[in-house]
Amino acid sequence: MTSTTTLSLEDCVKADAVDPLREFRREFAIPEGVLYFDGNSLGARPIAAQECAARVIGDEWGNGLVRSWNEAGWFDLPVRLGDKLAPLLGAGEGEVVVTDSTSINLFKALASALSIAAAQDPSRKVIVSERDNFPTDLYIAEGIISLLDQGYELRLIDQPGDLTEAVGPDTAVVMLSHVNYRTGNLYAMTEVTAAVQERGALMIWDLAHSAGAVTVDLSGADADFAVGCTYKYLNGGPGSPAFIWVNRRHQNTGIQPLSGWWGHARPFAMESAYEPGAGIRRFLSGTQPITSLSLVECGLDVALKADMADIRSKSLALADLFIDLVEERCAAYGLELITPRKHERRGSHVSFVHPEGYSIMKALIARGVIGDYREPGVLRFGITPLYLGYADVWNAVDVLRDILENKSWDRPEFRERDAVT
Ligand SMILES: Cc1ncc(COP(=O)(O)O)c(C=O)c1O
Ligand SMILES: Nc1ccccc1C(=O)C[C@H](N)C(=O)O
Repeated sequence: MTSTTTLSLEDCVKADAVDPLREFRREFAIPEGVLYFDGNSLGARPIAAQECAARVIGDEWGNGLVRSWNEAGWFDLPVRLGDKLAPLLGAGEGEVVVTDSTSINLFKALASALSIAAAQDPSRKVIVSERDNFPTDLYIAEGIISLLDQGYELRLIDQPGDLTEAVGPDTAVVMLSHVNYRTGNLYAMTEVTAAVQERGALMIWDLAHSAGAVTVDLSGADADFAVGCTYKYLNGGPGSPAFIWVNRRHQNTGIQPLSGWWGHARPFAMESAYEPGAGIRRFLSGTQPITSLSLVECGLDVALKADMADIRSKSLALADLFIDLVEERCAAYGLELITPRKHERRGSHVSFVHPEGYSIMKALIARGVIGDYREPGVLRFGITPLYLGYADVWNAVDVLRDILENKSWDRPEFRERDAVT
């Protein structure tokens, strides 16, 4: 699609007809009348998930009972799924486990990274991150700082461009979201990792908004740790277990403070003292939610059938189209784009600020265009190339234009705040 001329719905229908990913939509259950632009919060359900849930609950749990830990491969599932996910992260076998939540994995990664940094140079006491990072990342860092009580401090940058200046001889670890949850800013992983490591610090990436959405090359960047979730672009289901990647050079060196029995060298020896297992298994803590974990495989199987390069180029094209259409058709209504336009700086969602953003998003949702709202004033639209097309983007912007033109967002029911936005 060209991105400058006046765009019609017909152009979009034509683009959909030649889209190499068009068949993937059939793999997802999306209700009639819904235009789903929130796969960056909760991915759509793979059709296969229902059958998988029936198998896990009916056969594996119902018939297999406790035997399924061995016979259905439950015990090895975090590692097996980690190996399956690895190619989407540019990672190798034995480097990823699917387990716990992103917050918990970040706790493990940050604690481990700090222990490694302290062994190299105990005078490094600063953790660098950004003020605009997803709040849980900053809260987890605060928690570790107070738990360790060794004089660590958090240094927050206000702009991506301020990063290199903020990382110095006092820095132990840099912890950033690869794609920013609000703006969609994308860091250059390889360059940033190199700059951080040159300054003697370790690099942790949060890939919550990257995995399955943008091309990621953890091995190529030679990062230190990474975490992320499976419920967004990997379509694992609400609250599905997250992942942690640990560079092989760190797997057997740092402290993993959530030293539960699943990370023990011999879990079923039932020894009274903890002895960490070798390799990535050390980053497991305790028993996993097997039903939820099993469903992660359905999303992975779909994602692995697609070419990540096709996903990325369609994501950029759909987002370009979204931005162009909003600028062309909604110019009079005060939406301000806060997502970088440059492809190399943009993840897979598009965000606009508007003083009435909350009410506008609720009005959109009432019309079946589902995005979400983030403070302050941000309307956020996730771009998921496996189940969104060009005509969907056109139709969504058409509804947005109509809501803005008719001020139909201006109703008391659209002002009422829900617990989850
Ligand atoms: C960058 C980022 N990190 C972490 C999280 C959340 O982590 P958790 O799944 O532990 O709630 C999110 C979204 O919820 C996120 O966008
Ligand atoms: N886990 C959730 C539970 C409920 C509602 C939203 C979320 C999200 O994932 C939000 C997302 N991380 C965000 O970037 O805003």
